[in-house]
Amino acid sequence: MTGLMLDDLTVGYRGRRGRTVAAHLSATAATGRLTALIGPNGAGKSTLLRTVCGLQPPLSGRAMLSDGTQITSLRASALARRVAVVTTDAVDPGRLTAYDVAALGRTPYLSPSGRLADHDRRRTGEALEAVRASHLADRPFHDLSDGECQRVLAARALAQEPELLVLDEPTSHLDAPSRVEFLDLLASLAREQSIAVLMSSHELELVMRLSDEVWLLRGDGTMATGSPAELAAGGAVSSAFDRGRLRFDTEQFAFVIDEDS
Ligand SMILES: Nc1ncnc2c1ncn2[C@@H]1O[C@H](COP(=O)(O)OP(=O)(O)OP(=O)(O)O)[C@@H](O)[C@H]1O
Repeated sequence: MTGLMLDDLTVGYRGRRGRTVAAHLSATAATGRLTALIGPNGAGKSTLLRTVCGLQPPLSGRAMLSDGTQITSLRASALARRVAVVTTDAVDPGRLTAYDVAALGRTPYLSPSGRLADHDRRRTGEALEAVRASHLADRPFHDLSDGECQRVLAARALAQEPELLVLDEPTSHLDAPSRVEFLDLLASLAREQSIAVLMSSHELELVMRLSDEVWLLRGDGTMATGSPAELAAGGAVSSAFDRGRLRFDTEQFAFVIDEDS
């Protein structure tokens, strides 16, 4: 039940403008749990997520799935059956309905005809139900609100039946109640569907309240990991985010501005 395991993983860019972004990372994003990747701007969250999704190669070390398979060793079709990715990139749905978009998640399983079988339709319906979006199925995707779109994109990812779901800043376009709702949904999906969910976020306060585990990438290329309470108590959150009078209160799990003394 490991989920995703980083083993001495170093991520970054090769070539003339190449650089190491984060080095010697070892951590686990467990199956059934919501792991949040946080860190200041430029710390390397997107670089790390792209590496664990197999979209860019590691500089060294390994990112592995539960059975020890290295993500970089998987061919595209096998990767799509095991790892699903939700990014903030704009989706151009054309005239697709929400159902059609969710059904795209079945692509790695389709026969060369590309037609959905009964089983694929059932899995798509279940995925929409899991993200509480069944009622949106017939609506044109481009008519949906940002929160509804995000749920449908999560359904598309679930329809892939992945063991690892990776989301890059999934709450960035959502209003405050939808952010809470979506993170809560991700935590439930991780448990109910037995998948490892790893998401990056700038929503420090929400993450500290709603995630099971936190990976905190520091600006110096190192990473602290643990439960929200452990990271807060150990001072890792404060040392990464406190600035001047702005301070992360480790009891309230919220930023506060200290009064001038
Ligand atoms: N293609 C690239 N080639 C070289 N360096 C890059 C490339 N893309 C990003 N970087 C650098 O890698 C570092 C980490 O960037 P990354 O986007 O992973 O950080 P981040 O934590 O996701 O940032 P943010 O919170 O601002 O989204 C930055 O210094 C960035 O300039």
